[in-house]
Amino acid sequence: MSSDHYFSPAPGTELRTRTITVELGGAEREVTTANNVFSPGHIDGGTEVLIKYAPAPPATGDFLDLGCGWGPISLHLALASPDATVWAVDVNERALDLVRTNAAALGLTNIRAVQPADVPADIRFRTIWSNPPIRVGKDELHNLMTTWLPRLESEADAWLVVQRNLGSDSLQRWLEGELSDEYAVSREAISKGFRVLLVSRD
Ligand SMILES: C[S@@+](CC[C@H](N)C(=O)[O-])C[C@H]1O[C@@H](n2cnc3c(N)ncnc32)[C@H](O)[C@@H]1O
Repeated sequence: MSSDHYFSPAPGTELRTRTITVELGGAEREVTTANNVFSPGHIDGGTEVLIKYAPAPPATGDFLDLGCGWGPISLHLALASPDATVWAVDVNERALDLVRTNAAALGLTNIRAVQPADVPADIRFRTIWSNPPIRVGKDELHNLMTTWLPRLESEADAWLVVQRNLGSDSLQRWLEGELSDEYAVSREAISKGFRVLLVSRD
């Protein structure tokens, strides 16, 4: 795998930032993106589908945006729930810097952009939202699911968006087979080639 892929921990290429205008929280906002982060030119189609079809997040609690990139999901959650704390997690340090920049530019103080290992171990999440990194391969994707989904609070939900062509159905089947009876998995929306999966914990 190339060391300057978008999910590399420290993209090795020169930083080229850009400003784009996107719709988030019901308004047009200017955000900063950069080369070597996921979808730098616009909000990814899958992320748009997730934001459109998932319900409004809870008002409070700790939320997880697993694989935050430059932060569209984190920014959406933080704007929707100013009293919640959004943990924006990524292995790409450049992406984390962009989330911090974007949160500050939008006046948001409720986002913590950190490496996965830097989320305190005792935190449990009121909700998890993710456009997960499918291209890391099935083993790593499954590892991410079994690492983070058990950190949902009881009676809490995870919302995942996956492109059908990139294996949404196989991920759904794997989740149904792998997760204990405490969890229910369902497909909540189909749009533009993406599937929105809901994982609910009892
Ligand atoms: C499909 S992109 C989604 C990015 C962003 N949420 C969005 O909607 O534009 C998946 C992200 O997961 C990140 N990622 C890859 N491996 C990861 C890991 N082990 N833990 C956390 N994030 C990871 C990638 O760097 C990438 O930013």
